[in-house]
Amino acid sequence: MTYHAEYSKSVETPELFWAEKAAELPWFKQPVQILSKDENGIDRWFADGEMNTAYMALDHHVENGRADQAAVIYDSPVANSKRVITYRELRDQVARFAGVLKAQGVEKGDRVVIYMPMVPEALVAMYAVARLGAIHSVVFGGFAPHELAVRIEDAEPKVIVTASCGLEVSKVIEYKPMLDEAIEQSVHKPTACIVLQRPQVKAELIEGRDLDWETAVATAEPADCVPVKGTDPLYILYTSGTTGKPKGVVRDNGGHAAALHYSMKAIYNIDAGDVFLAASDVGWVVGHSYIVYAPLLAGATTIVYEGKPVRTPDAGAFWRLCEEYKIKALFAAPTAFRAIKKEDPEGLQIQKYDLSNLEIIFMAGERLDPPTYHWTIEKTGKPVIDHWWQTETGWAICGNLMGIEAKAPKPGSATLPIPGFNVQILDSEGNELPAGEQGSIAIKLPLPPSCLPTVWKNHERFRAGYLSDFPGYYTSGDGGYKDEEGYVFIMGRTDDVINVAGHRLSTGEMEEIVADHPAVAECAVIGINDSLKGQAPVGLVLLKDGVDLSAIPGPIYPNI
Ligand SMILES: CCC(=O)SCCNC(=O)CCNC(=O)[C@H](O)C(C)(C)COP(=O)(O)OP(=O)(O)OC[C@H]1O[C@@H](n2cnc3c(N)ncnc32)[C@H](O)[C@@H]1OP(=O)(O)O
Repeated sequence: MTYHAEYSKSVETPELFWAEKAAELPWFKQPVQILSKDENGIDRWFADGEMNTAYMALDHHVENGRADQAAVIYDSPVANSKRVITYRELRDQVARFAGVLKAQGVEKGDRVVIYMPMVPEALVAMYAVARLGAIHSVVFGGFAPHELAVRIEDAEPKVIVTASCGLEVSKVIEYKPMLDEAIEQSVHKPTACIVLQRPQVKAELIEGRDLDWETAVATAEPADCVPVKGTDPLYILYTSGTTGKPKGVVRDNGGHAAALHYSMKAIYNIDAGDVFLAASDVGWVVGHSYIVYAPLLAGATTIVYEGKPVRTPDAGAFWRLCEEYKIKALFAAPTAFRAIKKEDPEGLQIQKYDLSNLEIIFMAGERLDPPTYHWTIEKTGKPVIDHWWQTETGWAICGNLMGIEAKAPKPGSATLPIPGFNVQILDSEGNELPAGEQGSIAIKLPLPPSCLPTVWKNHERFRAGYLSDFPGYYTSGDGGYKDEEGYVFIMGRTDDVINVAGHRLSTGEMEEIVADHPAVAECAVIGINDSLKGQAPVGLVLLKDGVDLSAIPGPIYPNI
């Protein structure tokens, strides 16, 4: 199969293409309706299929010969801990935790917020929610109480799952006080909070509301998988938009499973039994798709790494993992490799480890700058594959199909559109531009499986933000061009979103927070170039008349 044949089939006969991909998954009832319209007129995949994502990723493999294979390898230099969890063990832990949630009244369609560090229990909680046909909303552990409160208020969870703390390089971050403050700030209150007590910190539990994870699991009845429709939501993941309020990207079950399962082989060349490391966080879409779901849908082994590329303990962290677990493919944001390059410019750490199992390094999350691209190839001797995607799509829009036909990469390009994505460059009038001309990057409808069908509780925001600029197209918010061979070059955002260390941040949201300060009359937040993090946010502030800075508590820096 060539890239061209695969891609052409996907855009010329999308229903046939995706019916074949979906048929590779263990549905309870195979979908007959492959592509249809929902009540909002949005294209939906596999509406009449019945399935359960946790069943497809766990039970199915246990029943088909993978029970004793490692599903998850947890490696935490910060907790000084390592654990291997087989598919059978993970399935059993998930079923039990689903029983805990069920006992708290969680049913199909209910929301559960998960605010956890990079521990295997975060995956257990996500799969347990999926097992019940409920909807999880994972909030990145680095978010402060206000950001968490905004998300709790929007998702309205019945239950919140958290841990007593997260472990950073040189500090322990107590999660529970931040959760308590967020619940205090939110108008919506959950009926219960389940707290994983980690040995480093014992959280105070609030009687009548908080449950201890271990105690609750000890007496729980395992819960079965609840069948859901292909179009039922699996999760909500909030992402920064151009306004202060984050958008709740909705992901369905069926399209997500079909696209992610396909991507593991087609894009990453990962087969069942292989080991895959996505060095990100469960709070980001990379974590959802390529730490939690895709590797297990494919029957592979996923690494849950609670550490950093550097300082845990040194710039050899990734290479140590690759040797120790025989990792076949490594995926991280360019900022991680810039951090490694800064601390180990000669690549001396790389030479200390046996990287013979590592075949490919993938990067995404922000622009891959050519110096980092060339350095990584030169020092590791491995192919480096850039690819471009978004929280909204859940998987790559442009990339290089390493499991189908590897194309020669071009520095600065995310290579070619992934099958299913009809990528076009449009001018301001919506006309398709020829090769070499820069414009808005748009995707001709229908979007392939896994892409968002709406914004949680705000369909108008979805329609206005993504579908109204160019009728018949999804607007990505990124600008760029294609060359004569169809290679796509992403040049940056066309809106007020900046990218800091692979984290998509809204300047509008930051402006709201700065403007809240009693001394501030007006402010603007912009992104400036940063050699390590790509961009850094800088706030320009106009103070109110008569403000006496010395009388104001808090971090104000008058010289900046
Ligand atoms: C393709 C679709 C997408 O774009 S999805 C998004 C892809 N992005 C990513 O995967 C993120 C990539 N970036 C990273 O993994 C990190 O930035 C790396 C490179 C590892 C560096 O991490 P770090 O040194 O922590 O810097 P940072 O700028 O990320 O962190 C800023 C401050 O936040 C803190 N933090 C971080 N994680 C947590 C956490 N889970 N819980 C609590 N706090 C956290 C960090 O400690 C850091 O704090 P401080 O500023 O040092 O006080």
